[in-house]
Amino acid sequence: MSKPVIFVIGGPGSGKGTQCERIVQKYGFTHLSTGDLLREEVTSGSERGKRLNEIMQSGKLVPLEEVLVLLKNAIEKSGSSKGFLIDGYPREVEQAIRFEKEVAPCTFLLYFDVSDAIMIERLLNRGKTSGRVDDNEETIKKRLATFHEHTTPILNHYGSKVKKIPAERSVDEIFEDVCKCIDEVVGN
Ligand SMILES: Nc1ncnc2c1ncn2[C@@H]1O[C@H](COP(=O)(O)OP(=O)(O)O)[C@@H](O)[C@H]1O
Ligand SMILES: O=c1ccn([C@@H]2O[C@H](COP(=O)(O)OP(=O)(O)O)[C@@H](O)[C@H]2O)c(=O)[nH]1
Repeated sequence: MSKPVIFVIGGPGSGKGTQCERIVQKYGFTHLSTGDLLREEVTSGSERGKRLNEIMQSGKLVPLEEVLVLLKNAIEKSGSSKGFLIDGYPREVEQAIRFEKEVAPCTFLLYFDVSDAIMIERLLNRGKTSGRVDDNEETIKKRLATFHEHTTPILNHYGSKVKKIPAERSVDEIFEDVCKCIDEVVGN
């Protein structure tokens, strides 16, 4: 089959980045985190970066055109690849539709399912060292609200393409399930 394109979704702090790191180690896929791409733009200090930072601090979504351009550029730059992990994307159904139309079809989705209470606990903990403008109590609440508002429509849109993984377990236990999903589709 052609190279897998895996969307990795889940609430803030659900462990997307942590699991993607493990997947990269084992499968050698190219990992593109939309949040990281946006933060890189912020670090550049451009006017655009300042605007993005404000939106991220408010816990809302950056307009999809902006994210899509960053993703397209990153994919172009990555050269040949065994497959792609698109981490933290799509955040809304329209993002999914546009990506699939303009970039590549999605093979399947990994969805890390974690309760709000645990996500809050993890993010407050991460906030002690992450230096992220959005890992604070006020922004976390807004990010969770944004997440809940947009995720059910994404799950409905994709139906059985979504591999829902209970993710309040150890990193290793979760990763075992992740590998099963990938191996099933990629055929290892
Ligand atoms: N299975 C897990 N159990 C406990 N803590 C976890 C687990 N997975 C990730 N974490 C921690 O939770 C925080 C958020 O994880 P991260 O991978 O950054 O999430 P996301 O990319 O979804 O925002 C990090 O501090 C990470 O170390
Ligand atoms: O496709 C995206 C990805 C991220 N964001 C913004 O970037 C923030 C951080 O996202 P990231 O995926 O890095 O972190 P998470 O909230 O999942 O921990 C979000 O709250 C949004 O404001 C966005 O608008 N669109």
